[in-house]
Amino acid sequence: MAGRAGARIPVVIVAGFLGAGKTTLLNHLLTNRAGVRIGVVVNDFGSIEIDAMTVAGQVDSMISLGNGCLCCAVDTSTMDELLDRLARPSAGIDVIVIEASGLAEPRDMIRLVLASENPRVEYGGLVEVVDAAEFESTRSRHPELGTRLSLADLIVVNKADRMPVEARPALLATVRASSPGTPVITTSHGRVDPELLFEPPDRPRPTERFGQLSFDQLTFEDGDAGRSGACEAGPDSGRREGGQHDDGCADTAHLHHAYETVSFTSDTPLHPRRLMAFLDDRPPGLYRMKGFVYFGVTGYRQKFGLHTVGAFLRFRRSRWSAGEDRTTRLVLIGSGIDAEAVRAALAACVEPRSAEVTEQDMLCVLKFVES
Ligand SMILES: Nc1nc2c(ncn2[C@@H]2O[C@H](COP(=O)(O)OP(=O)(O)OP(=O)(O)O)[C@@H](O)[C@H]2O)c(=O)[nH]1
Repeated sequence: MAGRAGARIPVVIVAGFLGAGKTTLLNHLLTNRAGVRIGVVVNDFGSIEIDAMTVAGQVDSMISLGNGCLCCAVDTSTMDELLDRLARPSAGIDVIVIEASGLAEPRDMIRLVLASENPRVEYGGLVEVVDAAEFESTRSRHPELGTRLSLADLIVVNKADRMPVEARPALLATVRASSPGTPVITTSHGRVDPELLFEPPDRPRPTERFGQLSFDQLTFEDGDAGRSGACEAGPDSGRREGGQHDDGCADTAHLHHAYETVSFTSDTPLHPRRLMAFLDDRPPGLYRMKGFVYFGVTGYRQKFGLHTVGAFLRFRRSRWSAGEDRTTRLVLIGSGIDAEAVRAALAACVEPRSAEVTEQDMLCVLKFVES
């Protein structure tokens, strides 16, 4: 390994509920890595690998796993294969970061890494990203999020900019009470100091970075006795679009059992007003939406990244890569969403006569474009 002969490559897991800011944090690490070579495993819940597309291009080595949560769609031998690929000496990787899907169970992810037989890697800790603006309402729906925090080695309370300053102490107290003793940092846009997660290549790494959990602790802690280890399924198993969870995972406590995904693609541009009408009146149960939109309007033919998390909505304008298809690709994640109705509603946003759509029609979108 570069600069640290004989040292093992830490495998850091970045987890956090849907839309908390994991990809944003990962991109921040990738652009501020100060010479550290990062290998990445990206895990998308939907069948279109939006996160992988967002991260690609900045990373030294990436493996993308879509259509299901890594915690169940991958077994220990598949995880070993992934780690073998990223940790091979010729790749010269210093640290491996696994970005879990927003519905993956961190406990099972940690187990998978701890069970690895690859002598070149070691578990490097769990970073749990919390959405400051959505945490309380998400926790009221999913009280088990507190348990997730208790497994973390570092908690990043992200989106501080979306929370009134006076509300922060109460949130931080709740977070700290869920995981006594765990370092908590507050940030916006995932801007954490990379050295909190891994050492620069020329600095020796402390042997025990965090007070990490052992495999046995993970198996038997928190009333978990009786569970037989990581929930395993074949590597080709995944989620069925718009339907029940179907990855062979029998553990109904997993959050992803309660969620479905719907994917939508269109090579024909979308009408800005119609899409905004859809977004203003989102279907019941829809929590997260992400992807890219092509409006095809003169002056606005760029790629519009779209993110919704709860009530939050943002577009980000960027260039299409050379040769990239001008295609709208969206993934919608929610609980109890009517897949057919959602697809029909999005299909109704398609506008083949985009030449007739004007700049005026774009104004409703431009209000939500990140500057
Ligand atoms: N205002 C604000 N927006 C943020 C911040 N961090 C992330 N976002 C936005 O929140 C949205 C979701 O961020 P992502 O990084 O994609 O979240 P994620 O956790 O990777 O999402 P999933 O993989 O779908 O679970 C994007 O629009 C981000 O630009 C922040 O600190 N403040």
